[in-house]
Amino acid sequence: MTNEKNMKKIAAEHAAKYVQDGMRIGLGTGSTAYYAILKIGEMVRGGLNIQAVATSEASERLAVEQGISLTPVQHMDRLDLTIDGADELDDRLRLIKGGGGALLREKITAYQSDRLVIVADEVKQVTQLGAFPLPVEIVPFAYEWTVQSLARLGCSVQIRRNLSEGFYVTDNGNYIADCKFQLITHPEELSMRLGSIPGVVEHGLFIGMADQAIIGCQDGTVRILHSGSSEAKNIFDS
Ligand SMILES: O=C[C@H](O)[C@H](O)[C@H](O)COP(=O)(O)O
Repeated sequence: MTNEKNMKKIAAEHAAKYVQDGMRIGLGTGSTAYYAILKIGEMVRGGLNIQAVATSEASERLAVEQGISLTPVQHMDRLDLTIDGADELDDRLRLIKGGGGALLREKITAYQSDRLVIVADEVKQVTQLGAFPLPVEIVPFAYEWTVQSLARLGCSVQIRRNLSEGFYVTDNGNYIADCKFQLITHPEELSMRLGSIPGVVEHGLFIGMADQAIIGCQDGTVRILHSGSSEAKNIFDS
């Protein structure tokens, strides 16, 4: 039986195999993307030449520690590949992201990438999104009003707090509203409604963005899902 950490690791290390010399790479955020950054760091120290951008300050620090030099975004056009985690994903590769508070930079990076590969453990794969509270990044000004607007969509809302009980502040100086819906039956419609609320900077529904998901399974295999295909295969990674 593979534990959660190892499921994340096998998924992330499988994804790192897609990274090739000369590529422009987006580095994701979170405990699964962490393993991809470690693996890519190892490849860079072994001579791989890439240009990279990170989706959070935490991933920036990790990348630098690993010997991956980062390129300022203004010096990069499109990215070839971004490898990132997710909090939930369904069979159509619709995602909830932002559990680690990095959704805004992640979405900007994913949008600029030719290919977005999601890495996750199998617990994250669900038939319907919504058990995980949807993170929404909101501006601090009049956040109470924005919370009211979010709640009118039929969810209960909590402003995320940090360990010292103050409000958690994102890398962009904003707050995160965690929105608990019973289940998200129409993610596309919800995405549009969230986007139309003033005060919402960005939300954690990623729809039509992921090209592939690599899922680490308890039996030690990885399951690979492709966008637009209902077929999945489990393979032993070597
Ligand atoms: O804001 C954080 C990101 O969206 C993460 O990629 C997501 O929360 C998954 O993180 P983890 O791999 O730690 O479960």
